[in-house]
Amino acid sequence: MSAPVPSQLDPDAAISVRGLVKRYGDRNAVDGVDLDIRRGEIFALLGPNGAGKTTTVEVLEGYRHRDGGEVRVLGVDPARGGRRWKADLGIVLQSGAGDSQLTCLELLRAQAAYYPDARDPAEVLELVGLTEKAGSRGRTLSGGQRRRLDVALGIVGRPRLLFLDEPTTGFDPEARRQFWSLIRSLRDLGTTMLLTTHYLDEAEELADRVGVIARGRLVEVAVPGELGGRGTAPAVVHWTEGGVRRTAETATPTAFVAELAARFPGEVPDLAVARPTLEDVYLRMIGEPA
Ligand SMILES: Nc1ncnc2c1ncn2[C@@H]1O[C@H](COP(=O)(O)OP(=O)(O)OP(=O)(O)O)[C@@H](O)[C@H]1O
Repeated sequence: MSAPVPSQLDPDAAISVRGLVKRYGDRNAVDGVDLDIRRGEIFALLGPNGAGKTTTVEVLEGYRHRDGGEVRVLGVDPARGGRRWKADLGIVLQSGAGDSQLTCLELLRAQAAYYPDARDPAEVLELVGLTEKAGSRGRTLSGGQRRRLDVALGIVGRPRLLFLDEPTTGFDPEARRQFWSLIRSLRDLGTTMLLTTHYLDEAEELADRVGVIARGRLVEVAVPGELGGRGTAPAVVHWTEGGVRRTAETATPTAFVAELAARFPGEVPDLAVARPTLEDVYLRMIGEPA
């Protein structure tokens, strides 16, 4: 399980949350979340539909009032964040500005004008791979190109903290990989990122740590390879022997495979060693009662 979160807010964290509660009617959509996100980290928030991810993120962005708990984002309570604080945030929402009559470059220039230290709009288009579309109107872009434009709009203000809500929905595999390398280059520039996604491979590729939220509660926070005890879970070894498919579970797969190898003259037929995937542990976690 994750290390316990200290009871005090962490003043050095990019995001620090203690006991966050948000109610809709008599239901707690967010039900006592404690969380610290370090500066420079990529953190992925995972959880099923309706778990409370968007509500949590909207409170952090200053778009929603909370009903309880303490929150600091870049050292400021989002309920009291002013213009200067907002200028340090970049936000890529689920539905973006793709329907605009303006061209991509015009949209970026208009957005850049709000920020004291904006990036060059042409450089941002280059960064997201939309240089060829600089003169195209938003509504003529494909779905994946619109998402890239959304990201471009989110980063043109040179944010210290970037929120990405399901950023690669609708991307083809190549566009997703290009997007992942864009996110890594933003991290190399020092940007902290909070990402929500339903793609577990995306979380595994990008995130330094993942948090799983279910029914408004944070179930666990861990590095992707260790979530749900993945790192120490028994491995399953498959191979074929005497024409029969064999399976064994073992805590010491290296020794097990070495023994197998000694029994066969050459390659062990159909050998495969598997550990639980992030998806395996995630599905188990969200199925558990809160
Ligand atoms: N404005 C609102 N009024 C009432 N209930 C709401 C409102 N917004 C969200 N909820 C409820 O709060 C709960 C959490 O919703 P939220 O949008 O935070 O989930 P999510 O984890 O982001 O889900 P998804 O993966 O579907 O985007 C859900 O039960 C939802 O129906």
